[in-house]
Amino acid sequence: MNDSAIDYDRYDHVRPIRWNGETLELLDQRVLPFTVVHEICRSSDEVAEAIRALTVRGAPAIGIAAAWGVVLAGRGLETADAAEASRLLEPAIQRLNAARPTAVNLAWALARMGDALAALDPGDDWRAALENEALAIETEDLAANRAMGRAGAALIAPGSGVLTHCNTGSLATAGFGTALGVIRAGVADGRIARVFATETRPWNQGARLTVWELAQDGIDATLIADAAASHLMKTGQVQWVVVGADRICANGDTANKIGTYQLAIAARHHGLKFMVVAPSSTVDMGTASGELIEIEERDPAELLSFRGKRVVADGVSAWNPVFDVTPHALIDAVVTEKGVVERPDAARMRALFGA
Ligand SMILES: CSC[C@@H](O)[C@@H](O)C(=O)COP(=O)(O)O
Repeated sequence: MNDSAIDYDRYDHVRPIRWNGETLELLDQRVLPFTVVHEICRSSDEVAEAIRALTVRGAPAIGIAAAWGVVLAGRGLETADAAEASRLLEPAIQRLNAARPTAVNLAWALARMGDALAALDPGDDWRAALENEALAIETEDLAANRAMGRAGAALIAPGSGVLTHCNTGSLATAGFGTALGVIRAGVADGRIARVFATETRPWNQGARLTVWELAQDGIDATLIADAAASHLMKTGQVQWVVVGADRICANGDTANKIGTYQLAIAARHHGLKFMVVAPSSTVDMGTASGELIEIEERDPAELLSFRGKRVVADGVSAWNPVFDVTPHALIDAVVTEKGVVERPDAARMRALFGA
């Protein structure tokens, strides 16, 4: 498939992050799909809070938002010297980095912003350099998604059904999406005939965001309860599970939204294929394997309440890890903009991404 087969403008209806030259506008994902409002961030700490609170979410999107957060942090500084700016920006960068632990894209984007500053000569315009770098991070992510969409869809046999988890679409990226980009590309060229999306409890990224995005594209998608996934697989309606990632380790172990691991186990049990789609900014060759990944745990209230109203008896406690790790042995393909790693392991990952 070439680019001309896909009308990308059709997927441009959702932009989670918009830099307007002075402030950062974030589409508030906490209140979608029925309320479409933007939160205006004027400082890096406001961006850090928006990432923590899930106003903006999805691994690539939080990296992009954080990069613009560094630009905002630079606005408050007086110095003309790049080295001094680099030193003064460090606390703000650390606060952005601490907003969420699991997605490596956050640390990756912040490191890129720091490297861009470090590469400057003393007289260079460091504010312009930061802005250019944030824009480059955003632009490259969109290009990566389009490339992954084509590469991932090419693996899927015509007439297939797919199941996806969480939200990996335009909302989670600079646009088009990772796993959802593969689904968009696969539907566009007739390979994907049926799309199923999990609810993705407890935050409902699938129910509130993914099927909303697809509905606006005119792509039919069927929502299922998370607990219906194995049964769906057994009925023969899906041939692939296609998901995104928050961190892919050097051996291919992959952290993604809680529930991904059990989908991979169920897919293997039913003889289905399991695809992980993520830009190379999600690949962390510095982390050897999945047990070294910090798994974010969020407020148990997400489980104990529904729409702000407690639905579980008082006194009951809950445990709310929001990511899990799928071992590489359960993954059939890791699709990135740099290429596809089939049956990923340490040697195959190293062959594409280096040491
Ligand atoms: C392209 S987004 C990939 C992942 O970030 C996505 O699958 C996911 O797990 C998002 O989790 P979230 O907690 O909504 O930020």
